[in-house]
Amino acid sequence: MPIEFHKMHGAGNDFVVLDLRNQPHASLTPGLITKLCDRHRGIGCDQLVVLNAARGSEADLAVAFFNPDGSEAGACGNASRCVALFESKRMGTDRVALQTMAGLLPASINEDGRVTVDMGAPRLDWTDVPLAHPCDTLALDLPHRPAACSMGNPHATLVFGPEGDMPDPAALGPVLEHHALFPERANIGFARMIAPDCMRLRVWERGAGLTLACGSGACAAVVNAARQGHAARACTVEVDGGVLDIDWRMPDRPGEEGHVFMTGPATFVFSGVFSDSLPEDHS
Ligand SMILES: N[C@@H](CCC[C@H](N)C(=O)O)C(=O)O
Repeated sequence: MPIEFHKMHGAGNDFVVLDLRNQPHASLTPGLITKLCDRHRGIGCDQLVVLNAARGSEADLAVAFFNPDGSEAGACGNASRCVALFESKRMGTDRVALQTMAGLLPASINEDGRVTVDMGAPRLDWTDVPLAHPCDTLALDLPHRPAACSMGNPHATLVFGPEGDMPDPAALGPVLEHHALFPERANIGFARMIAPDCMRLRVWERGAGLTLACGSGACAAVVNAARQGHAARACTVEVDGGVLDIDWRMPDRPGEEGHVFMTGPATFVFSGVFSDSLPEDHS
């Protein structure tokens, strides 16, 4: 069965978007997901993004995110902006509500073309990240004492000052991604503070490796660096593929966490069609 796809990216974090609302029976196995994400033997992307009809009336559509290793992720910030842009163009509206595993994410298209997504409240308890055993998520017992939180997916962030050596994310990232402290693995951020309201960030993504940008990673990095006293709650995050503005708002009620708003670019690249039975790989 031919399936239409749309290639999009957000700050260089690239996606193959499949709108399956008219093809609810199309079956996506982890093997097919891995093939489609392959940059040499498939279309090539950091995440495969699947759109389905929303359950209930609160959201405009349901969105699922898959890594190139076939695993499903609860959240993907950059893809959320891309899907909001995709749906806003389709419907001729500038507000879209996404139903995701991380909850209902309201998004809006700004006058400058950038997209803002309310990524919800970070979850800071060790059970929510999740971690393997009780510990303070503010400073994990790991190299460089990262802080951890969940933005709907698990993140740990190593925060460094403006000067000095930093470990290579491509070397330490995979070791920490698979550390026994993270039973569901984790996305590992390496943040260099330039100023309290500006950081440089690289993220070793669970199931994907180093990408040019990680939206949920940028949200988590600002939350984690702010909790450790290194960053302001509103912080510009420079990633390899662009710039994301993160604003961790103050909570509406005492005892709650404020929501994290992420603003950044979303770009349509091209569309195409593939057959759901891609050729067998004999290499
Ligand atoms: N690129 C993403 C995050 C994608 C999912 C992540 N690799 C995971 O497994 O949690 C983003 O922009 O947030």
